[in-house]
Amino acid sequence: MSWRVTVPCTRAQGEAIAQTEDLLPEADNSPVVVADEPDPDKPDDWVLHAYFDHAPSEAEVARLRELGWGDPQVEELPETDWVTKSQQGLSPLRAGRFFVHTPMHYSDRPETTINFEIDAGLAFGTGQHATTSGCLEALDKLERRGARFANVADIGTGTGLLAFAAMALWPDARSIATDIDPIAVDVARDNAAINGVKLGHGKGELLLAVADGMGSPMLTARAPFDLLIANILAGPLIELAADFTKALTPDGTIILAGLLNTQADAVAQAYEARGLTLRERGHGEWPVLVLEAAA
Ligand SMILES: C[S@@+](CC[C@H](N)C(=O)[O-])C[C@H]1O[C@@H](n2cnc3c(N)ncnc32)[C@H](O)[C@@H]1O
Repeated sequence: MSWRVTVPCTRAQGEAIAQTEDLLPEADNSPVVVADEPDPDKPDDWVLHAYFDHAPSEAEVARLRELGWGDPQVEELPETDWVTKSQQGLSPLRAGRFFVHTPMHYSDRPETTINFEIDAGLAFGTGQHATTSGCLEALDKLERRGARFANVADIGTGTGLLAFAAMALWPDARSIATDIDPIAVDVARDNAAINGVKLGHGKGELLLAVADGMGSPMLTARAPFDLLIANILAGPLIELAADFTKALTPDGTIILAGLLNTQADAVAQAYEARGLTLRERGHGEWPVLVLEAAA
């Protein structure tokens, strides 16, 4: 669940907001604050949007009011926000060696790529979002550098795409993909069937389960993982740092996404504090982090 607070501000206030790292340091879990120019014909009328993973307190709303000039508007964002995003721009996507397309573009599949047909349904992960494509690229890069994985977990799998991609690169691995949302797990199961991904417990097979973070006996039984992928959100990734780190082999790799550039340092630090080494930090608005347990 997430909340958005919108406050009108001037261009000068908006520019100052864009340059400040942590605008609400006293907040429980810092919101993501972005400043926008909603109408190019009114270049001085900006708004700031603060995205919270908890209902903002009166003090937090009051602090945001001080950053702009008007009354803050607080909204609870619909649960389906990920879905809306997942349905945007459904042209095929190329990331690393992967080509991801919807059923409409089956005939566009190149012969030289690893192809997946993804029907997002009500789940997130057509590859269109920078977090998903960034994770696909990170997987591709790891394999090209010679990384080998035998036990993979994809936490917050959405359509299942990242688990399928890892299975294509490391076909002998045992894999598990989980999501907190049972609908996403159903969608991932359908996509597994569409893409010929075998379900099961063995090598080259995928286990699907509903789970919140590492909170499933199926995950516990499978750990430790030598590759863990989680494209969730910065807040949960920080909260799950201890559980994820414990679930890694001593030389395990973890790919994290769903965090904004402004949140990347905080997420990386949560894992570095538990002994992981940051190997890669992507660029852009939604960077992907690759961390390793080995020093
Ligand atoms: C940004 S989507 C990523 C989907 C897919 N892995 C991809 O990269 O396109 C995040 C997914 O994580 C799931 N999720 C959010 N919090 C979770 C949690 N605590 N445990 C497991 N899954 C979670 C959501 O239901 C959603 O399907």
